[in-house]
Order: sequence, then C-alpha cells, then structure tokens
Amino acid sequence: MVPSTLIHDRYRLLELIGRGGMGEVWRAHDESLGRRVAVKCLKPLAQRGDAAFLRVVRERFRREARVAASLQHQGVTVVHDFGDDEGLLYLVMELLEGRNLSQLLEEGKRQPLPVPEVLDVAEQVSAALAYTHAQGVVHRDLKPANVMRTADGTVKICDFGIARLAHDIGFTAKLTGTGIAMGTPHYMSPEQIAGTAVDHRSDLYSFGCVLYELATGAPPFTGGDAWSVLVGHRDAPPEPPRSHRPELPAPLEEAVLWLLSKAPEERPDDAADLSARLAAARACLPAWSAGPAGYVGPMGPADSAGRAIPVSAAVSAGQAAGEPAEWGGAAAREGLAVWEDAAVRDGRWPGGLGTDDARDGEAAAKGPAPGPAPGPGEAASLWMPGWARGMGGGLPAHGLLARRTPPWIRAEPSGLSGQWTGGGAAGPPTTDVALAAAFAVSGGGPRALSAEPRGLTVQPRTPGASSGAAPADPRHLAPDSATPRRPALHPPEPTHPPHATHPSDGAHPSDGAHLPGGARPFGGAQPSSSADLPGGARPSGSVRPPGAVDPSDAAFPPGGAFPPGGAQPPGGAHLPAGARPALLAVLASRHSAGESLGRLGCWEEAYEAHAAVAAERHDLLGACHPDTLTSRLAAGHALGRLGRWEEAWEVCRGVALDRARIFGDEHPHTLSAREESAGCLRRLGRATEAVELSRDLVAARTRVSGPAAPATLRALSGLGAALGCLGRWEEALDVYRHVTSLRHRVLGPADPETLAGRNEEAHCLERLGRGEEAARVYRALALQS
Ligand SMILES: Nc1ncnc2c1ncn2[C@@H]1O[C@H](COP(=O)(O)OP(=O)(O)OP(=O)(O)O)[C@@H](O)[C@H]1O
Repeated sequence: MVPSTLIHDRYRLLELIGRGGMGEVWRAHDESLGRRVAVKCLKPLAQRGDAAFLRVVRERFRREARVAASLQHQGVTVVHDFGDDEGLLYLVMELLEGRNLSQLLEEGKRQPLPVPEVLDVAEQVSAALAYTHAQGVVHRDLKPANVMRTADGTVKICDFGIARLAHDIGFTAKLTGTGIAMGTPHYMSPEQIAGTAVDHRSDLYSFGCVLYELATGAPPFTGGDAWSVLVGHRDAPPEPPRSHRPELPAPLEEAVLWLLSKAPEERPDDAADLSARLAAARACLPAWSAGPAGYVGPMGPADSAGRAIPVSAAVSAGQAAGEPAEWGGAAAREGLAVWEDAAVRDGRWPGGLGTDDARDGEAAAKGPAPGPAPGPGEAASLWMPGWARGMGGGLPAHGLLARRTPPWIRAEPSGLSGQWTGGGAAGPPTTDVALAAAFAVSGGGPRALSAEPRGLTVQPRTPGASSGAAPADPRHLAPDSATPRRPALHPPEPTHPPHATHPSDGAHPSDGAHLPGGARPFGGAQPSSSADLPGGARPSGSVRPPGAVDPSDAAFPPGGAFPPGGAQPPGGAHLPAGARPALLAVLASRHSAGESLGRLGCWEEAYEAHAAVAAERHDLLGACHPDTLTSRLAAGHALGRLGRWEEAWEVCRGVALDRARIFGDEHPHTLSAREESAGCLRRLGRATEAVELSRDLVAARTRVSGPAAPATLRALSGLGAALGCLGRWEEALDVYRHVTSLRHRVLGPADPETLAGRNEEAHCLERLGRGEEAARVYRALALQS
C-alpha cells in the first residue's frame, strides 16, 4: 500500500503506523465522516490464485470482523468498519495514539515497568478480558504487541477476532507467503502448544506471560530457541517474578503465577477473579513506589536475560537521574529496605532475603545447582528452584532476551533446537511452527528429546529438502503396489492425522462442512479417522501422550510380520534384538510429528516427515503393512495441501487400491483413502469423476456406518463439493441441507460442524443468486460464532 491510496472510495491512507505478520496498519482519513481512523490492510491474498480457498478466507474474515465490531468495551479497540476492496481485506479501527506494550518495553531497554504501571495495565486488561470472555470471544494471540497504551493511560487490546484469523491463516502459511505461524512461543499456553482445545483460560495464561514480562523485563520462559520456550511453558515452573524483582508486591506475584498455572482448571476461571489480588497488590505499594512515572524502583542493571537484576544492589534513582550507574546506590537500598521491612513484617515476604541466592546476583550466576532436574508438572516453588539458578546466561535469542534452558534440556542432544525467529529476528518463521509441532508431538521434555527422532529436525530448510532420515523419494509414494518398492504414503486410521482430512480442506465448498469448529478453520483438518471410530466419536486432541506409541504399532506388534498381502517381507532383520520395537516407536513419534506439522500448516515439512517415515516403514514392515500405508496416505494428503494435486491423487489412489486388497473394498480405511482421492479429483478439475466416486462413497458409507454417521455426512459433503465444482448448485444445496439438518439433529445447532454446513448452504445460495437468503444465513452464523 502507498500513501494516498483510497480504499473503497472512503478511507484515504495517510501514513504507515506499522507492519505485522498479517499486514499493515495505516493512519487514515475517513472521508465520509471526516475523522481519523486506523486501517489494517491484510496482505494480498490473490497471489495464491486459489479462488475457493480465498472465498473461505474472505468469508471467515467477514465473520471475525463482525465479531470484533460487536465488542464494546473501553479496553477493546473499537472496530468501525471492515470490507473487501477488490481483494484487499481491510479493517477500520479507532485510531489509538500511543505505544503498544512491546514498544514500551523496547523503548525502556527492556527495563520492567514501574510497579504501579504494571498494576494499572493488569487491572485494565483483566477488565477487558472479563468482558470479552463473557461475550464468548477468545483472543488467542494476546501478547504485548497487541495491547496498546494510549497517551492518557488507557489500555486497549487490539486484534480480537482478527488475531484468531491471522493465526488460522498462519497455519496455512502458503496462503500469505508469510510463513507466519501462530504468535511467538513466549505467550503461548501449554494447551495451544499441545494443539488441544483452547478456551478463554488460554488468554489468561498469555496474560500471565505479558504481566510477567512487564513486571520483570522478560517473559517467563525465554531461551535461545523456541524449543526451550515451549518446554518451559509445558513443564517448567516459572521462576517467581520476585526472584527477579523483589520489590514486586507478593499479591501481584501470586496473581501472575496463578495465571501461569499449567492446567487451565488451575487458573482463574475469570479475569475478574484477579481483582482481589490486584487490589491487595496496590495496597502493598510502599509510598516510594508510587513516585514519579518512569521510576522503576530499585533495579539493578539488566541481567543476561534482559531483566533488571533484583536486588540488594541496584542502580535506580541515580541512574534514572542520569548519574553514572552506581551498583548499590543509597536511594535504592533505602527504598528496598523500606519495602522489605514492611513486607517481612506483614508476612508477605519470607524473612532472610538478604542471603537468599535468588536475590544474590553472584550466586545466581554460578550455574545450575547440582541435583535432580524437576519433573514435569513439578509445583512451582515460591523461590527460584536450584536447577534454574544458572539460567541467566546463554545464547541471546533476539534483542536482550537470552536463553535460559532448563538443564535437562541442555543435557540432551541437539537436533531439535532451531534458531528462534520471533520478534523479527533472522530465520524463517516456520522454525517456530516446526518446533511447536515437534514439541506437541513428542510431548516435549527430556524423554522426547532423547528419542532424537530424526523426522523432528526443526532446522530451517529449503523447500524440498529432506528432513533427515530417509529422503522423500517420490518413487516410494507411487501407487504401484504391485511393485513393492517402498511404500507410498499413509497411516492407519488410528494414527490418521487429526488434521489430515480431505485433501481439499480449505479449498472447496465442503471444507467447512468438515471443520471441527474454529479449531480447523483453514489449515487444520478434520480427523478423517474420527469418522471411522465406532459411534463416530471425535478425537478431542491430536497429540499422543508422551511416550505413547502409534496405536497401529500395537495392532501390528513390533517385529511381527505383517503382510496379509504378502507383497514384501518385512525388513529390518539385520537389526539387533530389541532395536526394532524402539525403532518403530521412533517412527510412530515421527509420524506424529508429521501430523503436528500439518496441523500447524507446515505442509512441506509434514510431507517430508511422512515420506521419510513411509520409506522407513516400508523397509522395516513391508509395502503393505497398514502403518506403511498410513504414512503413504498422510504424505499424499500433504502433497495435496502443497497444491501438488496430481501427485497427491496418484498416491491416494494407490493407497486406496492397496487397502482395498488388504482390508476389502468397504473397509473404513479403504474408504478414507478413496475420499482423499475424490478430493484430489475435485482439485484437479475432474469433477465428473469426483461426483461419481463421491456417490459411490456415500453409498458405501451409508451401508457401513449408517445414514447419519459422521463418516457418511462427510462423504455427502464431499459430494456437495463435487457438485459445486460442476456448477450444479441446486443439487449441492440439497446435499448440504440434508447434511446440516442431520448434524443439527445429531450434534446440535451450535456444533462447529453444523455451523460449517450452514456456511456451505449459504455459499450455494449465493451462487444461485439468492443473496438475501444467503445473507440471512451468514448473519445467523455470525451471531453464533
Ligand atoms: N487501532 C490502532 N491504532 C494505532 N496503531 C495501531 C492500531 N492497531 C494496531 N496498531 C499498531 O500498528 C502496528 C502493526 O500492528 P499489527 O497488528 O499489524 O502487528 P503486530 O500486532 O505487531 O503483529 P502481528 O499482526 O503479527 O501479531 C503495531 O505497532 C500496532 O501497535
């Protein structure tokens, strides 16, 4: 965008305010109402050239923007308008004059904010979150950059709804070409990292991270790589903020640690629950701390993690006044003494602080204390645990943040740590995603790391490069099952990627019909396997518990000769006894890694992981082992998501044929592979074939699972999509209506899949020129979302 651009004949862009992952924010003039506004212009989507996908994105944008516009609270940035100007998606907001919290921290050289300011932000943000959460709206990307502090001190959260959209589009990084995945790992909740269900309590965790950073100068978990940040979020107790900055009021620390509870149910239920603690924190403020704005209390120079060093000796007043830094300045000591005395007297602060290692800069720099590493979930102690004492040093990740990797991570082999790229530092953003994926998959922690699954390598790669292990040799993916070279890809239903569904996900009108809610808007997918589960049970999460083995391995015992098809004897005979089960377990982990990579939109990496696992399973288990086929199909799915539909179709068709031979024509595994093939046909423009195949599939699913089973409904959605591709919108509408009414009955009116079906209905209506009816459905959807 350039200055003076006029958007929709109404909004004149004046000056660029800033750029984010999703686009640009401009100071602009609303020529119609004659006022200043901020206009957020999303990056152009048209380059993608994928009309169906763009349609889904646009529709989703409209819905999210409507939600954002419906929020009315002083702590939430007002959304005035939104639109689509010849492909440019834009959002018009109130213009905020001020700084976001990230800028405030940077400008202050990452010194923490004065305690009264931290409390002020805490109070305002909790009020805003209490409001939005009561509206059922979850931000999902709360971070300092999304919280503005205006000149008059008002704090406003930006990007409600849109952050969510950004997150979802980020999952399909190919779309924007940004490769931007969900936020930075510093503010991600453990459940976001694990890829499990996220609700308002995830925002509360992120809020805890933001407050921690404001109060100490750095987020709770920092490190030279995203891996250690992710591991920290999941397993490590946060260091109590007062170990970095002792003058923080104890109730503030309690509030932050409460927000940072690993389990959502251990966090506050509601942001409003924090008010008592924040009020208590205010009451704790000693007189000196309410001094002039900008005075940060008795802080020392920043430590290597970028935080002000707590302590008995601090720079503070003299430095703030421009005098040379004096370590242990009198004003600092005086202020600290006042506060300490009061705190110890009130029992808010344990006595004996003067000698505590946590407050002793020298001791803190000595390095990790000997002793066992904490186990996952170990309760956070009030004082910095011994193992964390040496975390101050390490490799800088970006800016002043430094690596503070738990010792049990550092002791593990490398190969899993990539260069973290958040905050605009160098390195491809996909690294974060890959790390998150690998983390989610393996369950993180030392155990997962020590497994050293090669397929989890998260170093930035160039497209097409192998992820390690076996190369992704396209020959291995060929559908030529008669020649049992190496397998083409696809994992048995039990391990079928929860995201791996239709290859057409996010692209055709039926996509939405498969969406398990907001969880799989664009990049995510629906567990095709879920359709095959008895009773249509939908798996709640995709992440296998740490150390768990691919269920398919259990079904086909490690080392057991499979081949019902007898195509090829399992390999791996050369392996030493006992090595085979371990290797299979590693392959299962790597397969899971591929799933998570896909779920995070890293399809290139997902493809590589699945192709490599397919090749190794082929060698180890044989061409026709179900696990080999599972990996082949997963790779085929990934190929589709990469837009390589011809290859995807070849692979999926091959797996379908092999499965038909092994399991039978109407086995759910076979039908899943055929559904993938049908999706490929649609995307290849072979809609007539797709319609035929889809009709067969609907009939087969109906016979096998019943007319109202989720699998049957999914097959019907595929049929609707294929009919849409042929322009047979009337028939497609009938199909979707049928699907929606069944989902409505079985799953309920508010189930995400029911809503997604309605979305498809509305689209058909639009295509049939029945705009008013379509608008009514869209409106109802917006209200429900
Ligand atoms: N309504 C607004 N008024 C004034 N400035 C704004 C407004 N909304 C956002 N900004 C500022 O515009 C800049 C870019 O914001 P944007 O939301 O695009 O990026 P971000 O939040 O930093 O990154 P990302 O979108 O990747 O999360 C930021 O400095 C932000 O503070």
